[in-house]
Amino acid sequence: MAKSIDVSGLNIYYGDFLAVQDVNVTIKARAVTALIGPSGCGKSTFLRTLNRMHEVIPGARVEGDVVLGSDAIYGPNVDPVEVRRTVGMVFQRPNPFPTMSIYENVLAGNRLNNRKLKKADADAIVEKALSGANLWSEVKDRLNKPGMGLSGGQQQRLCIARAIAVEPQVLLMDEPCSALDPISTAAVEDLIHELKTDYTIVIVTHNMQQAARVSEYTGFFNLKAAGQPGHLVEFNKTSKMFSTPEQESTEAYISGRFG
Ligand SMILES: Nc1ncnc2c1ncn2[C@@H]1O[C@H](COP(=O)(O)OP(=O)(O)OP(=O)(O)O)[C@@H](O)[C@H]1O
Repeated sequence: MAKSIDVSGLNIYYGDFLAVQDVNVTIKARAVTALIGPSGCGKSTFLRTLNRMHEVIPGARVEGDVVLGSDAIYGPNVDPVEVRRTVGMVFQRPNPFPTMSIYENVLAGNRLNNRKLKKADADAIVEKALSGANLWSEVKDRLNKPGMGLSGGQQQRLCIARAIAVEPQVLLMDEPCSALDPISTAAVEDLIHELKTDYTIVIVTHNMQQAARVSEYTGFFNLKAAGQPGHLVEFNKTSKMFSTPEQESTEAYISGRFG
């Protein structure tokens, strides 16, 4: 079931460096939230704190709270591996496992969780995930061929299929279309549109038109000055952000006056 995410008082560090300061925001369930802002303002860093991927970097840590539904993901006794299963992630470059078939790529996460998956169950998961990722009809006759043999856009949809095969509650996407051509981008955007009925989706994008097309909510991150931490300047409905933003710097960024 899709869940909302409540972030409060979140400070994000790399060692002593405070990269992002004091984020307070509620990300709605079953909606697409876009994160925009100039390079280096901490969008990807913030995204990675939502599934505890940030802390895999040595010295990286957070202060503050991230609550998924009613569960504090940084609470004591929380298993980060379980958090990452619940909150899936898709990266900038499609990254299918190079030695695996399309079929095995989809199942990679499920195999980690359950080594003794029955063939019929595995088949059903693969078909459902690939159908959910709008890829089934294109690959159903070559499931045992390498995932790397697909086009870039198909590979990215395969990665989305792999992410949804474990039935997460949230999908994080870090510039998922930046390595794709316009047609593949449109296919992935259509998919994002469909997935939001089942998932909470947070997408980092540099493409303002994309943010406007795919999201219901938008957060604008910025730096006060070079070397200062990034912060969330404004969070609002996308329609408002792109028509009548509350902050001057949001307006300046959206209208292309900086960044
Ligand atoms: N592994 C790391 N170690 C140390 N500092 C890092 C690391 N990754 C990012 N940073 C720093 O954290 C800050 C935020 O970087 P981040 O990549 O989150 O920004 P971004 O808004 O996603 O940028 P871009 O749009 O260019 O991808 C930057 O100052 C960056 O140099």
